[in-house]
Amino acid sequence: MSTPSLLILPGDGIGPEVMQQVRRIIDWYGDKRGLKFEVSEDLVGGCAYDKHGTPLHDDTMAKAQEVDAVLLGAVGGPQYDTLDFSLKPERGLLRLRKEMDLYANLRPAQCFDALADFSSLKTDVVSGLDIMIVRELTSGVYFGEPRGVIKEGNERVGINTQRYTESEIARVARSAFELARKRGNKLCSMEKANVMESGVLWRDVVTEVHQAEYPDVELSHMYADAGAMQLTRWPKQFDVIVTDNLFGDLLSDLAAMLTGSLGMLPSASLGAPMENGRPKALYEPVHGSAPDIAGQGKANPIACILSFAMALRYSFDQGAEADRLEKAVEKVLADGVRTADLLQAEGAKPASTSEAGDAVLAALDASL
Ligand SMILES: NC(=O)c1ccc[n+]([C@@H]2O[C@H](COP(=O)([O-])OP(=O)(O)OC[C@H]3O[C@@H](n4cnc5c(N)ncnc54)[C@H](O)[C@@H]3O)[C@@H](O)[C@H]2O)c1
Ligand SMILES: CC(C)[C@H](C(=O)O)[C@@H](O)C(=O)O
Ligand SMILES: [Mg+2]
Repeated sequence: MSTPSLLILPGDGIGPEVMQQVRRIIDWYGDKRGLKFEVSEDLVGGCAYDKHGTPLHDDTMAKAQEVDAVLLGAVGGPQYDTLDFSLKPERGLLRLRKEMDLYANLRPAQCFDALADFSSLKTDVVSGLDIMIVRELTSGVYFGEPRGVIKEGNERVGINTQRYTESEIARVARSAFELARKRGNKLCSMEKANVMESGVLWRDVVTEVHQAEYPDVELSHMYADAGAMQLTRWPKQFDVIVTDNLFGDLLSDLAAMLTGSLGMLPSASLGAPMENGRPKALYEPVHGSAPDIAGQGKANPIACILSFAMALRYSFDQGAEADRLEKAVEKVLADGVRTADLLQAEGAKPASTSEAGDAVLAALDASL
């Protein structure tokens, strides 16, 4: 088999800082496990705009289509807030997701034992938590037409359109049912069918796919606002959640805090299986470029590291190595290594981004 290829897009703000730690881990796998990757690196987001005048150059887009997997840090930042909207760093990321057709965004929220008493919720509410949010990623209000800011009489009107086709709903529902079968066999679908026609269609299509193809999976439906409440009240009632693009964005940031920090949540964005049986894929932490801490060595690299673990599992058939990396992260946390976002006590000295990376590498060494 040829050497698997990885395109790394560190992006902006803390993106390059957390990705630096992942690069060390990729090197570790090459040196210590004989798992070599052909790694290339390119620009996306604000840094691509600074160099090329666009947040995603066509050449970068073409490279992303060719490689076995893309790893992305984060994009955006306040220095780009005055840009023409179509040039914003975030548009580069949305183009990547859309053109690669990465419709199923897996956002697992797992509470490591060592962090159970750190969460803002009670320990028994989060301890042992392991849920998976499947967010539809290439449609809905993020992409629906018409959109824009228009003039209506004397005032401006901002327009976005929530739009879903049956096939878009059905394919992400199948991804979620398949995952549910491999996990706790339970799926909860969230929308707002009480006020939105797209929500009514969402509920109908998920129900049809369930009856026709996955009757063995336990399916429930919930309005997304009630779902947000239930996620903070008793999150362990859920196994897999499937929801649309916007609700999934909100609910996954909420779920991040069940695990202790936004700096803990990884994600995998997957398309349909290709000829080689693997999906097109992009892996990225759920968090953004964190301008408030960028450049200070404070960022938690774990979300980005766990995103690479997801790449090992979903793109490279290396489930055992993904387990190894996740266990290394678990050990680091159990040993008390904490970046600033995982510390409450005044006076406790936080680990820097690179010290957290050192600790994960040491735990990987110890696993051999
Ligand atoms: N996938 C992405 O690239 C992505 C995701 C979300 C936001 N963004 C962009 O990032 C920029 C900043 O957005 P924001 O401030 O609303 O969200 P953010 O996720 O960047 O930060 C929110 C808060 O969480 C903290 N945080 C985030 N990641 C952290 C980490 N790894 N370690 C420690 N603390 C961390 C930040 O310091 C901040 O206080 C915006 O331009 C936004 O559009 C990009
Ligand atoms: C940066 C932005 C486009 C993105 C989104 O809204 O999807 C982010 O918030 C995320 O969660 O990945
Ligand atoms: Mg988000």
